[in-house]
Amino acid sequence: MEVRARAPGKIILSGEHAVVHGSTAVAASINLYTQVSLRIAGDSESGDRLLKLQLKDVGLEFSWPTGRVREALPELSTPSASSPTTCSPEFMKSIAALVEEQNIPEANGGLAAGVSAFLWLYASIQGCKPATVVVTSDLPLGAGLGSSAAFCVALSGAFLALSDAVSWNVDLNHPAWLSFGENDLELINRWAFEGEKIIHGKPSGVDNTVSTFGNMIMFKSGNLTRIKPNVPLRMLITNTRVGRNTKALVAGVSERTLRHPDAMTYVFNAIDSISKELSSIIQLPAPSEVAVTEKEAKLEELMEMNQGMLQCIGVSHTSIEAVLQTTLKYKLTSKLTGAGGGGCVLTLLPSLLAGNVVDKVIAELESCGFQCLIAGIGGNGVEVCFNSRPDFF
Ligand SMILES: Nc1ncnc2c1ncn2[C@@H]1O[C@H](COP(=O)(O)OP(=O)(O)OP(=O)(O)O)[C@@H](O)[C@H]1O
Ligand SMILES: C[C@@](O)(CCO)CC(=O)[O-]
Ligand SMILES: [Mg+2]
Repeated sequence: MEVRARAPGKIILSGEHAVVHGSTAVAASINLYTQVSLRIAGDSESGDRLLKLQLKDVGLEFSWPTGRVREALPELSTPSASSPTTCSPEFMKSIAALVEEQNIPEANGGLAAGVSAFLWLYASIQGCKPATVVVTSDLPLGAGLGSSAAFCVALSGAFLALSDAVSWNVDLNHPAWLSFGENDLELINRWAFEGEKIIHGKPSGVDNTVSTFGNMIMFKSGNLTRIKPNVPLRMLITNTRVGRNTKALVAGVSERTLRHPDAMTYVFNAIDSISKELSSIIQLPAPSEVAVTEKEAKLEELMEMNQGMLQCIGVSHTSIEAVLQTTLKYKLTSKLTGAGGGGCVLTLLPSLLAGNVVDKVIAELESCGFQCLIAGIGGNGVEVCFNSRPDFF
């Protein structure tokens, strides 16, 4: 039995970090995906009874005898695919032992958390069956574009697609990406959130939610509101290539909040207002070109204000400031996206901006060693394909 799942990365237009503390965030999926292929060995197949994980983006492969997984996690021999559960500290200890046995290279420090999330999701949803899981991604890892959420959503999507918790009443031989039903998406999202908890510590859930459901969303305290944009949003994404770790940045903001609770509450409230205003501007009907230009000017101002708040809570970085300064030379507005501390920066490209200005700003940013891309915004969320024709992908 074999299936592939893909889940998109995301940009946060407004509200990162504050969303962890109950403020509103606005986020959209982008057309860069993490793909997971899952092949479960049939009972009749001979050979090693192994659970294999190939992480193509980092060129690493791990495997565990399924007996070893069962011995470490005996309670999960009977999986509970339809009831997402949090990995308890006791389970985390057993998983840490399974991960340690794999001797992950020091240079791939953050990877252990991703491998732990994989083990938790696989054993909880599929139990201890022998299988091969292959992960590939278009997303830069640990750069603010939601690679951890896309990883957890694609894993959950693939594992659930071949579980009893999801039933299919479509032609599975159809060579196309298939969408899940609404209830299945809810289930994938809840499992992916459990995976994100292992990677992030204290995620708000915005990243897994936008990766699961796609399009553009407003997210506050675990609740999602779908947004239908009426502005043709075009964003330049600049990867500063400065590595960072979302877990550490989120923890840093929580520590600052403990030290300065009153001041930080004002900042989180201001960000909440910025996100709400941003989402209402994006959704206003667009009768004329002038109205679009006016809306873009307002969006730029809100992005600038949000970036100021993000600097205030301690998650900007000299590399981010360098991108801001460079784009400002071309009268363009930018803000960090995702957890900050390096990673990616968004620059609004207004609809009347001349193509040669875009080329010039990209050339200047790339001459500083940054990497630029323009991704499609607001596509589908998680999808699966059961057709294994190699030419389809
Ligand atoms: N394709 C992948 N292969 C293996 N591990 C991955 C992959 N994608 C994500 N991960 C895991 O997610 C971690 C990066 O997550 P992190 O939350 O720090 O960054 P991000 O999700 O890219 O950015 P942000 O949370 O700001 O959007 C990696 O260290 C790894 O554990
Ligand atoms: C920094 C953060 O707000 C967004 C990371 O993309 C963390 C979260 O919401 O879980
Ligand atoms: Mg992440």
